[in-house]
Amino acid sequence: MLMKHVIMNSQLPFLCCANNCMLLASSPLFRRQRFLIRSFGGSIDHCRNSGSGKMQSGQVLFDAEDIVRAITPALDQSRHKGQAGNIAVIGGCREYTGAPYFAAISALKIGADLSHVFCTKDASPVIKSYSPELIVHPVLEESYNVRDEDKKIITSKVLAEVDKWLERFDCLVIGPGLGRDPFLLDCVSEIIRHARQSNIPIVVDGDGLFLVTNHLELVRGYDLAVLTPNVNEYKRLVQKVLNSEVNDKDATQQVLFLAKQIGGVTILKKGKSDIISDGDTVKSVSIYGSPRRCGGQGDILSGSVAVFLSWARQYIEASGQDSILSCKNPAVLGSIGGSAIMRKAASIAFSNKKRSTVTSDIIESLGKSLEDICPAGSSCL
Ligand SMILES: NC(=O)C1=CN([C@@H]2O[C@H](COP(=O)(O)OP(=O)(O)OC[C@H]3O[C@@H](n4cnc5c(N)ncnc54)[C@H](O)[C@@H]3O)[C@@H](O)[C@H]2O)[C@@H](O)CC1
Ligand SMILES: Nc1ncnc2c1ncn2[C@@H]1O[C@H](COP(=O)(O)OP(=O)(O)OP(=O)(O)O)[C@@H](O)[C@H]1O
Ligand SMILES: [Mg+2]
Repeated sequence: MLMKHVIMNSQLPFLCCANNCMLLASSPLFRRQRFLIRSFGGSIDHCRNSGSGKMQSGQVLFDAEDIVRAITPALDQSRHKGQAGNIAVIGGCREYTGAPYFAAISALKIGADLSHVFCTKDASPVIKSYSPELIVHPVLEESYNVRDEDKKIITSKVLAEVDKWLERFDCLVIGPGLGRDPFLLDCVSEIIRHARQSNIPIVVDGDGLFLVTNHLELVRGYDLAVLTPNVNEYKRLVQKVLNSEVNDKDATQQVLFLAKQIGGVTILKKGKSDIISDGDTVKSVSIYGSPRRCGGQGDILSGSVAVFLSWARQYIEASGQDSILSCKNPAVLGSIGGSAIMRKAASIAFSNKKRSTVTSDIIESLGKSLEDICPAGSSCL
């Protein structure tokens, strides 16, 4: 049976894992682990009131790994396929087939039950051939393949295909390897509108960010949206929304303000530390990652955030007022979890492969990354 999470006063007397392990905060092992995490840049969680920069009284500080432990579901024989997550990636075109694959396979490797890819017809056989694990839908179309007079009918066909599946998804990842074809992006705008209507969370990355930066109304005010910009994508977003330049000196305040300006979407600004804000709180994950900057790591992150967002949503629904986490926003919790697991996996892969580390090595390390924090073997079977 799953342990109840208990919090007394503003201290952290117990850490209760989803897998029933209970560690006394005072145990030397636990203190040592925390020390190691922090001395490697562990995670600094700033829970702030907007603007004030002060901690709210009675707030409990958790580090990223505590959050992962809290929201990761126990492996339980009573559960059925789909309960641990059904994720869909909208991306993949003539140029890019790696990015949607990386995002979708990462979701599975972390623990989602099902992972779909909705891509263009050209990209589909390629992505299918990478992995039999993925469910690949060749439904998107690019302009070069569509006559002007057919655009309306093709758009409604694409939407009908996606709508058939939409309600089953726990989260959509929009953008890895999507490309920037205007007709394709118009269809994806409609997919975002439909997802919003159905309250399905979205993680927007890569070319999805190109789309929403130019059409902010697609995500404005949607608190189940996470935007995961890299340096360039963030710069474009800041220029568009704040009409200013990136402020590296007070990066946390700028991310906070940016998220607020977009109506409380969650922003995960990727970098040396990942900065996460929903316009209300700011958190920073700086678990030691990898010095290798090979392409595709952001795609892993987007798949990872999608899974943890789904798990955080389930956790919050199930625990209600009993939640041990002071933060109740699944988009923020999912971003923290996704970032922590990705960075830890990058660090594991780098320690094995050094300079030859590539994205596939990091994907292979996702299992160990989560296992080190939340062992599957000790869950209630
Ligand atoms: N194997 C694949 O199929 C991959 C496809 N990708 C896709 O490629 C498309 C474009 O994404 P990009 O990330 O290239 O777009 P960006 O607009 O972020 O990058 C464009 C340019 O900026 C440079 N850049 C990137 N990060 C930087 C940094 N931290 N500081 C300074 N310059 C930086 C890059 O070298 C590149 O020349 C997206 O759809 C993305 O998902 C990438 O995810 C990488 C892997
Ligand atoms: N300087 C850094 N040190 C450590 N980790 C980093 C650094 N920069 C980025 N990361 C981590 O790498 C991951 C990907 O970030 P990155 O900025 O490379 O994304 P991206 O450019 O979108 O990647 P992609 O090539 O998949 O499009 C994030 O989880 C981020 O935390
Ligand atoms: Mg990217």
